[in-house]
Amino acid sequence: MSSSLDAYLRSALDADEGQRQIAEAIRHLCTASIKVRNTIIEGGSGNDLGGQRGDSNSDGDIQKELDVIADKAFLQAARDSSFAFFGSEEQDEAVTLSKDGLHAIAIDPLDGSSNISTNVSIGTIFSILPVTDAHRKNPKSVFEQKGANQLAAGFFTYGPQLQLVLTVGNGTHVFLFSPKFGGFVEQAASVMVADRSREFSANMSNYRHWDVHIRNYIDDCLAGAEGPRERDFGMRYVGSLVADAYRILQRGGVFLYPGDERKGYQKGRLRLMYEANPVAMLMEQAGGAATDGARRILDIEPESLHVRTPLVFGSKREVERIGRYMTDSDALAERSPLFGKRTLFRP
Ligand SMILES: O=P(O)(O)OC[C@H]1O[C@](O)(COP(=O)(O)O)[C@@H](O)[C@@H]1O
Ligand SMILES: [Mg+2]
Ligand SMILES: [Mg+2]
Repeated sequence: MSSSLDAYLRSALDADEGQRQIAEAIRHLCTASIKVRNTIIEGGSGNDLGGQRGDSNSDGDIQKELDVIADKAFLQAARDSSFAFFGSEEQDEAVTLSKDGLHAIAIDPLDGSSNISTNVSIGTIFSILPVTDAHRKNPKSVFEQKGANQLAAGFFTYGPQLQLVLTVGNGTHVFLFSPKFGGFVEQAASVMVADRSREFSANMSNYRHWDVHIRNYIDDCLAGAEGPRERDFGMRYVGSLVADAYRILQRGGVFLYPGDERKGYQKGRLRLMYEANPVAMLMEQAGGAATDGARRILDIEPESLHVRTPLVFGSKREVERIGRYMTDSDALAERSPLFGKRTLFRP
């Protein structure tokens, strides 16, 4: 029998009261994830989980029924965990909870909303940050700290299996929900991202909106064995960040969601605090890398809870290679002058 998540938390997070609170918080998040999973399995008991509600979230996206159900479930978990602040994709402002809480949580309660009604893997992504007295005096500043400060990060995937991919700063670990056992058991200790990449993951329908650097990179992958990369590449894109990230943890590859020229997409689509930062920490802890094309994601100083960032992550060598494409000034001259004007990928 594999060891339980509970046993892992007891051994990994027992140095002080702060760590024990993080362990307790992860247990509460797991309880919420099981509720969300059960709701999905039951199909919402008559409610259309992928159906649109009238409201829109912080980003202007129309909320789906399951976005709201998940937000409520994880807010309750955050209350039960004595978090000081709860910053959610689904709420404009962070919610203040326990005044003595030592930690804050930034969360995407339901990732992959566009896939809800298609029975494709979706998930929940979270990031746990420290709270200082300075943050208590100026609560907004708690979600203006860089991702390098994260104490723990992870995501749940609601797919064929309910999985938790977790880091508390000592590797990236995968836990599987076992209904028979009634909890999460370890599936893989210390996952490592393969160093070589044969797959890329991007929404190719945006190709025409990308700048020349990104197009050059993709063109070189598409050229396959006959092109400069001298090998064939596959393409996989689920459109749920959790699923794309987990595949890359399992078999390497690279994910790209660059900024592009569409209105509102100059910094891409993904949110720094509750999508890019936790995924970046998981990747780095697994030997991979995550950047915005130029800068390490975890070093970015966010202006606020809901900021977006271009995102590249996965196999380290491939992420570094994309960084070189991004700074290749010769590429601009080679292509149409139209694309020489600006580099939209870079903030
Ligand atoms: O549909 P697009 O533009 O390819 O965007 C897909 C991305 O958007 C997301 O669905 C955004 O997350 P939300 O569903 O939480 O808004 C990611 O999971 C995914 O990587
Ligand atoms: Mg998301
Ligand atoms: Mg979401």
